Amino acid sequence: MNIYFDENIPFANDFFAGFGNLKPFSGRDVTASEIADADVLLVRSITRVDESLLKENRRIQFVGTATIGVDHIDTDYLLNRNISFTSAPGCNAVSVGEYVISALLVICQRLQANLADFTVGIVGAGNTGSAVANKLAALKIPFKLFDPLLADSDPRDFCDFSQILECDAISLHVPLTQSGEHPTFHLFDENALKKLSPEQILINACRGEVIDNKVLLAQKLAGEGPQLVLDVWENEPEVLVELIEYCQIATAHIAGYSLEGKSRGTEMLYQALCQLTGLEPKLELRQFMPAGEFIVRMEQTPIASEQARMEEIYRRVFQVYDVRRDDQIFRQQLLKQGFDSIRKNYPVRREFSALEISAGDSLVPNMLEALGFSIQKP
Ligand SMILES: NC(=O)C1=CN([C@@H]2O[C@H](COP(=O)(O)OP(=O)(O)OC[C@H]3O[C@@H](n4cnc5c(N)ncnc54)[C@H](O)[C@@H]3O)[C@@H](O)[C@H]2O)C=CC1
Ligand SMILES: O=C(O)C(=O)[C@H](O)COP(=O)(O)O
Repeated sequence: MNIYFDENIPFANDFFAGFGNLKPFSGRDVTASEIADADVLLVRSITRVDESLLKENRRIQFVGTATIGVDHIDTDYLLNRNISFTSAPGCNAVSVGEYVISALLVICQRLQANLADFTVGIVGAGNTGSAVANKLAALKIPFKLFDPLLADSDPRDFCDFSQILECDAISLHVPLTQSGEHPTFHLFDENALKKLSPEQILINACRGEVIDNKVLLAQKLAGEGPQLVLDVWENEPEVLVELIEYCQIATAHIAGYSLEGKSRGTEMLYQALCQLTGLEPKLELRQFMPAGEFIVRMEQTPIASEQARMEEIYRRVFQVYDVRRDDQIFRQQLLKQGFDSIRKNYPVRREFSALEISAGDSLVPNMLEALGFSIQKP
């Protein structure tokens, strides 16, 4: 069996060597002839999988993407050719949630605002939107959910779009869709964007095309528009460079790039391939994940004042993930090495759970635990 895989899929050799011949490829440049003899094709979001990529291949049985988003896959084409397909729903949702929390804390610090005074509007209440909501709930930050596709079936409370536009911070977590009753392409178009003020924060960690980037730039050039946190951009990797200087935080589509998040995607593809081939899944991610070297242990003593509590939260969040690191890399490196190269060379980032805190039973450890940190209670 020939297994072609994107060279940026972590632990691919560990998980897939038992299935046959492993052949890495460059996701942006892969061609139809290069994968003409593939039985299995494992991609990331930068490879468009459609007729033009698969036209020379008559034997492929399985396509997997180690990502949540599937907008790069022509699923109808795969279905028509009877090719099995799987994605990795939820694999990096925690990572996206931690990106958003880190970004909100950075902006609050800069604006000398108290996050507890904010209401956050979450657009799309699936895996990543819920991860953000759970972490906000841990910090007791009010939030609203907008998701017209879930509103009738999900027990949570939902608001309408106009209420989202009134929130202090708005965080986008929808798939990129061009059709259907609720398409998300340019959901934030001129009409929506002009309702946002410079006091509001707009965070995009889903797909760049959900916001009309040209309108955003025009707004910014006119001295208008919200404070921006952009992880994703229209037309990646050729992003609208002029927009960067108007962002509070600008990053290279790495919100989901925790080591855990990326690697869970690989593990999910492994499980799907085992199922397809009838193999019993014997491998687990925890066998390959580095553990101890990233774990920090500390003693946590009870903290009395509200301000000291928040300071402790800031300290622990930034200790594990400070989004300013990625913002700095993006601004310094985009023109030198390019968008894809920044992503390919992304430094190791762990999730909050990698920080083990040995703690007494006080409010801060409870909040940290709800945020996702590993708390060892006596
Ligand atoms: N920046 C990054 O690194 C990452 C980006 N993503 C992107 O985020 C997207 C969302 O991921 P998940 O939350 O895991 O997906 P999900 O499928 O679990 O949830 C998406 C939610 O959006 C809702 N939705 C769809 N159209 C909507 C609309 N017009 N208005 C409001 N809600 C709408 C759906 O009903 C669903 O509940 C992915 O499709 C992917 O494109 C995902 C992971 C990492
Ligand atoms: O899972 C998704 O969806 C994402 O957006 C991933 O973070 C994309 O990562 P790449 O596949 O582009 O490496």
